[in-house]
Amino acid sequence: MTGRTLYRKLVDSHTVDLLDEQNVLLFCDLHLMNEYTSPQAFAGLHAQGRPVPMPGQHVAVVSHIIPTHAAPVAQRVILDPPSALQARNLRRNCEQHRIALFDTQDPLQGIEHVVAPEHGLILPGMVVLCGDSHTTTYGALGALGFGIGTSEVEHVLATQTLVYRLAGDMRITVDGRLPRGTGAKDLVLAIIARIGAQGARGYVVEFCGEAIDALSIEARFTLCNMAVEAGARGALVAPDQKALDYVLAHAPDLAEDGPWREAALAHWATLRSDADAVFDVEHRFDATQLSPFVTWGTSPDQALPVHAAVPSPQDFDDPVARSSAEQALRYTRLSAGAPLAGTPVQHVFIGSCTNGRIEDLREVAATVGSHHVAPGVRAMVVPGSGAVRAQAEAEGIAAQLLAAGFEWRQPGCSMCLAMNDDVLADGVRCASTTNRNFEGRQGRGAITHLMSPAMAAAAAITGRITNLADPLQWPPLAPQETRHA
Ligand SMILES: CC(C)[C@H](C(=O)O)[C@@H](O)C(=O)O
Ligand code: SF4
Repeated sequence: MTGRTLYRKLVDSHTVDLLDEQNVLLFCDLHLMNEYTSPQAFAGLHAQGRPVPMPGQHVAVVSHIIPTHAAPVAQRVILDPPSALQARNLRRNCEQHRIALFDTQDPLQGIEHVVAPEHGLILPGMVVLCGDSHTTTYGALGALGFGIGTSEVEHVLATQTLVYRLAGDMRITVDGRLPRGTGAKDLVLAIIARIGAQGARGYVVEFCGEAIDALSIEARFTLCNMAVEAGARGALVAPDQKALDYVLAHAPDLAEDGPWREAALAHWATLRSDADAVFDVEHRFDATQLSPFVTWGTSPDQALPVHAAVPSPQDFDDPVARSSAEQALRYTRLSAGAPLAGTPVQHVFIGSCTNGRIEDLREVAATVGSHHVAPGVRAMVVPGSGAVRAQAEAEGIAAQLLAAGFEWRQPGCSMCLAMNDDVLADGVRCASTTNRNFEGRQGRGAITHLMSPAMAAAAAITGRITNLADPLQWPPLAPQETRHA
């Protein structure tokens, strides 16, 4: 028998029943819910009078519709009636079925994918499901996470299982170390730009190689979070000592020595692809050649190094890519051949389940230093969770960013998808640390440029997309200074 991939090990250990060659009944260790994709699932359950047999394996978080104004969460009220109804429904459903909920006014509330690992809910080897595509995030801890549809949410609530079609195995090896000034966001944008927005469709991607080993767990969250933007059905990094340290620091039950902990550690040590495991598809990247990346279009794969020029549709041989580039440039109002760096922005958004964690905010603070947000720019920081917010306040990051002219908000999805009242106006261009730059994502007609926290911070200071490695662009000059090239 040939060796198994980590992905296959995770599937095998959760297979309750083999349905046919392609489908298994998969056990779900943890099901996360939000207010947006759960209401119909509960309605379906109630219509059939079915209970939730394992309520302890489900956790709900109000994430998407929550207002993120600066006022304390204890005073937080959802004014939009349909959104308020969604939050009320979630509360009622959770109470009825005894499901834990991070509610609207909970100081630990935030984005589901930021909140769950913080509380030690994600452990290596788990299968984690959620009615949300960015559930791939948990691969950073060696857990198989992926998004499910509303009817599947109902199935998981009722049976704790999912009818699951098997994915293929893809391995992406990233050799070498990331150059200074680049990080997981640049890497994942570069990977998606190379393999395409559908490049991993049908596959679970295992990331490995020297560059991945060197990433922190929070950086791995960023990487696995965005794997879904290449179409991946899951993303994994084999858990190493860093992952174990993270989990032991966050999971209170495991903090003390004991047989449970010993058994868990012994199991986690087996969570790696066997040396002779065969992958259906392999990609290799050289980290040492990476530059800071930024998107120019309306799909996450329309991204280039920040020192590049806006492409021309003629650059694309494939007719589909050419016409989507044409459409994208019309929407983003960029001219082919113009340098990407220097493009003026009116808004900066720092947050989301991709880049709303404490390390991201530290990166922002380090970039901002003693500089100030450029006149005419509105810059918002929305921490990924209440815990991230409190930590950033304790470290002085909040005070520094407030003094620099940033808005310091309460946690939530906010302007990542503009489902609350954080919506951009038509034509406003935004430097954003989020994961999707689709048309209208941050507001009708609003233009999104995806980038790292450091680059978004620099854009806030200069009012332009900025190449931090170019001494003519960064650091910014004080008004009385002149620059000699
Ligand atoms: C609202 C939810 C279903 C959606 C997702 O699945 O990802 C959202 O979180 C997003 O980022 O677009
Ligand atoms: S932060 Fe953005 S990507 Fe993440 S769950 Fe919320 S809306 Fe989706």
